[in-house]
Amino acid sequence: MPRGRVFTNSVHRERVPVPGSNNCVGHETAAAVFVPAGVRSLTPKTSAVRLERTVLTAVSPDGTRVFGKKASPIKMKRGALEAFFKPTAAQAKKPKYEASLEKSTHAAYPHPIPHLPLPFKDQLGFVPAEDGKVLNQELDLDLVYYQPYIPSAITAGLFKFLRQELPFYRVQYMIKRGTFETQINTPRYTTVFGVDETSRFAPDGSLVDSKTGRPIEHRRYTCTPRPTPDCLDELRKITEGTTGEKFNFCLVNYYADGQDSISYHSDDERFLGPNPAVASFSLGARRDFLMKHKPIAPSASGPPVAEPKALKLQLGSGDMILMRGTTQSKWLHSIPKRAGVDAKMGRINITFRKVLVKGGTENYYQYNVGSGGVFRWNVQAGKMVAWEGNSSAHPDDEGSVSNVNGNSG
Ligand SMILES: O=C(O)CCC(=O)C(=O)O
Ligand SMILES: [Fe+2]
Repeated sequence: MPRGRVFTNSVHRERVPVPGSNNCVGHETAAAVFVPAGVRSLTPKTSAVRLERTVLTAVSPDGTRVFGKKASPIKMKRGALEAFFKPTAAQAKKPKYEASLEKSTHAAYPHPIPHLPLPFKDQLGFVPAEDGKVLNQELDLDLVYYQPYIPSAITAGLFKFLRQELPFYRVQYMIKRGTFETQINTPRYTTVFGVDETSRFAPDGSLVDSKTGRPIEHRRYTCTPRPTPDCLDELRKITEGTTGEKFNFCLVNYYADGQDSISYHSDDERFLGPNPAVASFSLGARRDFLMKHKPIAPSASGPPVAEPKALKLQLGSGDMILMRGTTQSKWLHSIPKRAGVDAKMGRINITFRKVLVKGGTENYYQYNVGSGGVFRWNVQAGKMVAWEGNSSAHPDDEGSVSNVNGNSG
């Protein structure tokens, strides 16, 4: 019998109702008391709730699931089981993932985008890999920190998969500084998918009005919104389930090395509504995520309020932070440039957000896709290269000024 062929290690997941899904009270009404799945609070009052239970199973050739150790129908010598599941030399040489043959397609995608490889999908059944810690000890801060959220077995593969399969852009745009127009070169690669609450994608990829279900009028958008490809939509749905939040936009940043960055900003545009929740994933190189409170204006009536101390989270591959409450309206965050050992490694950041109105859709496409060419990861070159047929792409970001998804320069 060839080793590792007869039994496959697979996961079985018992589901219980997840807040925010159809079988439960909507998160709008339950928001005040909802605790995301697997959240551990640092403040004693908040209780921890684990909403999902995972059970490891082995599947025998006839398809029978074998639950847990005791139920095992096979007897093996000590160590044999581990050897059994160890990849053979031939298997070990295989790439970390095999791209799925199924792909997401859309008229506004420059190329089809493969679905997640099945082993990655299976592993996403185990999220969050660690309970989230609530960081709310500082004034106006409300953040859940999952360290990590994505199981470590797939973080490297998922990073490579997304870097290789997504279309990226290096957006340039002009801003007015006084009477001068300045060109801004976004100091990182970006891409975006989704549409605001006023519209939704029909199964054929066309846009229909959310309320009437009828095709939208031609002039609703000057940009061309595109649906979130299946590979990112899987993660979006799972994130909604564990956080109780709803998301309709996915923004992706690729920091090629330590020179790529995002300057201090907050994601509190009006089109996100008050107290927006933003779920933010890290894959690849560890980078510092700096946070500082916005300046506090002295009040004429009350005593002076001390500014809370700045924070530094060293975000590792697979980590997720859920920023919520007043975090965006009162705090700023950034990923500064860095030198050193890790500085040559790339990092992917994925954020999920909920955009309420069409102005948000226009803004996100303008500043994360723009009007330049597509970049794709080139395995031979080991870097992003302008994708065939795109002559307007420009790899230079030297001396650029950071932008904030375009909203605060
Ligand atoms: O890369 C990160 O972790 C942060 C990205 C970010 O703040 C943004 O895209 O708004
Ligand atoms: Fe941000």
